Amino acid sequence: MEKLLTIAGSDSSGGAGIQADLKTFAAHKTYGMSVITSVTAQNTKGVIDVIDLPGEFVGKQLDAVFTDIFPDAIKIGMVSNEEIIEIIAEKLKQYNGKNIVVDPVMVSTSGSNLMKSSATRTLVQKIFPLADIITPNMSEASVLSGIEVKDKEDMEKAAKIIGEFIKGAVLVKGGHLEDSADDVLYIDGKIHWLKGERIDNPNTHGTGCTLSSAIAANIAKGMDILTAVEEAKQYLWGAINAKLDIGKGRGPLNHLYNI
Ligand SMILES: Nc1ncnc2c1ncn2[C@@H]1O[C@H](COP(=O)(O)OP(=O)(O)O)[C@@H](O)[C@H]1O
Ligand SMILES: Cc1ncc(COP(=O)(O)OP(=O)(O)O)c(N)n1
Repeated sequence: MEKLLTIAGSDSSGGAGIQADLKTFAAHKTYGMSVITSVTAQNTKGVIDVIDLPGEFVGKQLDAVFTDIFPDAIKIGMVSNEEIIEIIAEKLKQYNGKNIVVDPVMVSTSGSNLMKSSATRTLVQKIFPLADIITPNMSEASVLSGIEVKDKEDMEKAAKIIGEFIKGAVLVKGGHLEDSADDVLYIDGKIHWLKGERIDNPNTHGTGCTLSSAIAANIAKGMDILTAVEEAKQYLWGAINAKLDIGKGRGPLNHLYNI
């Protein structure tokens, strides 16, 4: 069985973060492990508070995992500050972590900051060089590319700009487009549009976390990056389309729809 590691924040409502990642790993019939970076008090209506774990303790969790069960692929999600980012980079290099998918989580859809803006530079300098693929949404792509990303043309431009300064692939996600859910992948100097039929469902909490974890699970199974992203997008589409309706706000996905 493939072994997967998520390095991310905890979402008490179970819809995003570590919880979404572990559910996605299980739905892909892989073995999931977790290194928690921050704990959020969060529900379907928003983020109430956040506590970041000390960097040293994040490091100890990484030591515990890597000295026992070596992961076949790693997903990195919420990394709130420079100290946490630096220790993750150091440990991934020390243990030679491979097949790394980075979801550069900055702000939750409900509008809360999940990463200090001062940490963006450290993320780009220390973690991006280790990534096989990064998966920004449109607003994250704006921050990373320096251009405003508001439509598909901008998504493609941003993917190319970011792709010029990182060695891995770039997937700019179009979940916040109005009339489609198309994503664009820039890999090896080529653009691939991944078409997505937009589902009329307000319950999309954790879509970004789910997609990046599904990509990591597929890479661990030996798929190339383009196939891993295509398959992950299909899995995510099914989980949104199963229309679970839990909570008083923007509810979570149904990870059990094809089990
Ligand atoms: N209503 C929807 N119908 C179909 N796919 C969606 C929908 N909303 C988001 N997606 C897909 O979910 C994934 C995550 O996208 P996005 O919401 O932009 O990321 P994030 O959660 O990081 O903001 C993308 O593949 C996007 O196309
Ligand atoms: C702990 C934690 N990590 C990440 C997110 C963001 O989740 P994501 O799937 O990117 O998107 P939204 O659910 O915010 O649309 C989070 N909320 N909490």
